[in-house]
Amino acid sequence: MAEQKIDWRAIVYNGKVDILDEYAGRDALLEKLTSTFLDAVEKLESKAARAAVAAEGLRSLHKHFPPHKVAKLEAMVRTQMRDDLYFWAQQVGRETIGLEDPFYVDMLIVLRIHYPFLVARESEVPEEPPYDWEERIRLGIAALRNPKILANQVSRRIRKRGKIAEHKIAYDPKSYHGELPTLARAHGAHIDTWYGHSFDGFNVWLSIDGVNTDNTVILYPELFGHRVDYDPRSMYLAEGTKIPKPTKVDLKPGQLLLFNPEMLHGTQVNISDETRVALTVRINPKVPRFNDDAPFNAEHWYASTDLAKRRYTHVSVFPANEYQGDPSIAQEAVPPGTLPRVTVENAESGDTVLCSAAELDQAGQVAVDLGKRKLLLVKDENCIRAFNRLCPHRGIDLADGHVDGQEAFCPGHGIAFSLSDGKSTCAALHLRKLEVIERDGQIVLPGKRGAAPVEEAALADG
Ligand SMILES: O=C(O)CCC(=O)C(=O)O
Ligand code: FES
Ligand SMILES: [Fe+2]
Repeated sequence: MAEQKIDWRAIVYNGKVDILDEYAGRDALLEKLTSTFLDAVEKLESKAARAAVAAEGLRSLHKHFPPHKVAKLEAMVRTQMRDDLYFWAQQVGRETIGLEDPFYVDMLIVLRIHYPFLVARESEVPEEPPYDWEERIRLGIAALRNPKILANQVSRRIRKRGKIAEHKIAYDPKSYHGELPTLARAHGAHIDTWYGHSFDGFNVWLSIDGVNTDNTVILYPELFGHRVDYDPRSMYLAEGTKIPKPTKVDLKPGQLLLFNPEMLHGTQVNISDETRVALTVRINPKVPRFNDDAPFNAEHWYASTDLAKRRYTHVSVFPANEYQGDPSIAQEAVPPGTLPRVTVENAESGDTVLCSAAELDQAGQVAVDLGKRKLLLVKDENCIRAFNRLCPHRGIDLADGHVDGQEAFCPGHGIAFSLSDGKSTCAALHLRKLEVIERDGQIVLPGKRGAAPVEEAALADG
């Protein structure tokens, strides 16, 4: 296996993003992951489903495997692969990234299967995966060896409860996910430390059967080192935080993406017609440190020296209140956006002036707030268009994302909407167009007796 040492400090401290074709243990890991997936598909569904997925790849899973069993499939593969993944993460840390002992591998492994949105949206209630006794027992044995684990379990519960009462923690999963079925959920743009992951680490993100720009992880490298404000209840960006064009990495099967998850990132809601199968492990080059005001903290880790000896019941614990940390680099404020914003007060039912034609001419795009209606006006050549600018996926305001002459990128989960017709790659997710006119140097929304009224976009989860 080719070894590839990388400049890990540039990833952790400068926000560099690396994509690796070769890394330690690659072929053995991918082979085992594929056969474990196929075995689980056969066990949970049928031999025929296995044969079909084997022939067409994991990206075809949604065609052959029912959505309500996906949570069980994820759990089964994770249980089967857990120790291989820990060991492999340690190999990557040592041989590929070039870290020195001791470095740490998070006990948390996330395996994610994302079905295409249109399939996921129709999915039934997921079958509950079995309770993970094996991990509990392992942690129990680890606690006998390291009594700090148990003491921390108890004290953490009390601590977090106290912080919820003090309003330091306001996370509400419902505000985050809305009513979308589990399989249709996607992570909004975020920084992992908001949730309680450690500072100064790597996200080791494996694209198991390839990802494309319509179902990948999305990154915002330009914002690395900036303080991004967020709403602690919904975990979405604070209103008015303008973010740049998302970087959507296209990854081949087996490619590995490395980035510091203190970089703003999120999930491109899967508007492709392929299943996306990815997994992440997290590595810290040194003792992990945390934001103790986060709703969860990933406090259980394996030391590289233990994993090298395959000692999976030796677990290190780093209580977030003792191991508090700071962002990897100094935080500058996010630069303000350039999209002009206009608020129209007292809009009446007749014709409404939205902005001056000169303003739209000059800027090319203007965001207009008209009471609850949020509009985006766009001018190209001699054509003026107006759209409802709340994203039809989860209602996020497109004015906070990148808008250029051709497209508006949702700051929620990355969908690119064409500004010629409001469409995206997904037939069910498009911006509603409104009719506006230019009259006497002003852009006017005709009232009831004029052109068609605003059609409110139906939210995908509403
Ligand atoms: O897999 C994704 O799309 C998002 C990944 C993510 O947020 C993470 O691994 O921290
Ligand atoms: S892509 Fe999800 S809210 Fe816009
Ligand atoms: Fe994340």
